[in-house]
Amino acid sequence: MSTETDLSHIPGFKRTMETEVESHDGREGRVLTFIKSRIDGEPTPIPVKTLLDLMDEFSFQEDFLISIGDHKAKVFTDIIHEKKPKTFVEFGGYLGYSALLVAAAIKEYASDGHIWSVEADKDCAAIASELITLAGLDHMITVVLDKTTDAIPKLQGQGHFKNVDMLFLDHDESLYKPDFQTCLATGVIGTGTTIVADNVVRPGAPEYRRYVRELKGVQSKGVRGLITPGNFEDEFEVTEIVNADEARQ
Ligand SMILES: C[S@@+](CC[C@H](N)C(=O)[O-])C[C@H]1O[C@@H](n2cnc3c(N)ncnc32)[C@H](O)[C@@H]1O
Repeated sequence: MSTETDLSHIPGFKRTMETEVESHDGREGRVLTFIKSRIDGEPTPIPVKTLLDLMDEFSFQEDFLISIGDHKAKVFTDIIHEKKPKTFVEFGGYLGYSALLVAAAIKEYASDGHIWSVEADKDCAAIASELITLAGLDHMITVVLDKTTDAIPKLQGQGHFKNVDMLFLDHDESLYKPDFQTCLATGVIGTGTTIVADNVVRPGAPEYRRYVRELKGVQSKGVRGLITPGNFEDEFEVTEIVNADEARQ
């Protein structure tokens, strides 16, 4: 990311700008150590808000995290409250930030809601699982350690992914379009599904955005959300499938 913003007050982000490495370099293990040191002695389950606040604090003070962060979390929570999904699938789980956020929001209106969080990196998946256990949400969130291309047919074959209420794309922008197309063709998503794609402006997913905006049978729009820390402009692309048969033609 290039920016003119003064980053001196955000040590975590400044470091990431200097090294140009933003994840998968050992910081993920340090987040877990940081969180554990701060909740030491606290009774479990640990409130989701406490865990997310600690991840945000780490991202601000220590090392930037590629989780959705606090501003997008508020925007995303509003989307969840509006759409009220019960079955939620995310591609790109990282450390469980978005999965925990969504689980806490769904719990408010559906005791039988479920989140499937697909994550390709084993260390990230293990840390996410540990945080989910600390939050007492194992019954609501299943972390799937796999690449999306392998996970989609596997879970669809097991009957878990069928016309899901919401799909969150937050893995590799170059896979947004092919993974969307596979999900549409196989019935993982269908009429009534909302697809939320992160980072469509920064780093950007122009091909995906053009594709969903031109597709028949869907309605799609950008929703502003800032990358924090740093307050960099970005958007979610929020896409509703109104008529899956039309979209499949
Ligand atoms: C931006 S992070 C996800 C952040 C997470 N949704 C959150 O807000 O807490 C992207 C994650 O996608 C994972 N990833 C990248 N390519 C993937 C793939 N093909 N299948 C599954 N996960 C993938 C990366 O390992 C990384 O943890």
